[in-house]
Amino acid sequence: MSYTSHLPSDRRPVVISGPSGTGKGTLFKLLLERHPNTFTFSVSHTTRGPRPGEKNGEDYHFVTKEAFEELKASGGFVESAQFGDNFYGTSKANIMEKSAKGKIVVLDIEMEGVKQIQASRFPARFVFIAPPSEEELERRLRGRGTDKEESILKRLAQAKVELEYSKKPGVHDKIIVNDDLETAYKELEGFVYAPLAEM
Ligand SMILES: Nc1ncnc2c1ncn2[C@@H]1O[C@H](COP(=O)(O)OP(=O)(O)OP(=O)(O)O)[C@@H](O)[C@H]1O
Repeated sequence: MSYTSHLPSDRRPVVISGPSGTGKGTLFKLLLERHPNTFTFSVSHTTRGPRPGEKNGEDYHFVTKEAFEELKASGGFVESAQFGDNFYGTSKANIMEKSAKGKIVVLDIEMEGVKQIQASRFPARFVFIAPPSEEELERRLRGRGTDKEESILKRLAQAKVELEYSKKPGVHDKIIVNDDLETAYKELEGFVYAPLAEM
């Protein structure tokens, strides 16, 4: 069946999570590239300053700490987290606005964020991308060439925690093992386009 002839009947945002290096970004990019009129990504808020070349509203919504705290206190984030001195969050309004324009919002969220979204009962579908094995995950992290040894070891330790959490029944609507990329992509596409009656 061709997925270009109809739109997904389930319009809820799709939350993609999984250990670092498992291929979330790769799969997520493919989905957006192949269906640019159907899906869009959510742009996070952050209190960190923009890096050279980053555009406000495209890479992030860059805000002050005060503005961030105000939005958080008013329940404006579906999830938020602090990394180092900086705060990051996904705004509800941002998701609603993009959904209102007819797009399905895809979010790349780490495990703690997934827990927050689930606790808030924000309507979403949850997909977990698992590596074929811990050895292959390590190979991908090293192969990517973006992380220092210390960071790779931290990511591998965190991966164990996330894989354990993913086994908890009911946490994810779909678990996809990203072994062969195209096979995993087809599974993701099949899931997001599945008729409501099949879920
Ligand atoms: N099915 C696959 N087979 C082999 N390599 C893959 C596959 N999927 C992704 N990769 C490669 O694995 C590396 C990690 O992928 P990616 O950066 O998409 O992971 P991620 O889960 O988004 O990580 P992070 O959470 O750190 O952003 C990349 O170099 C990517 O090209």
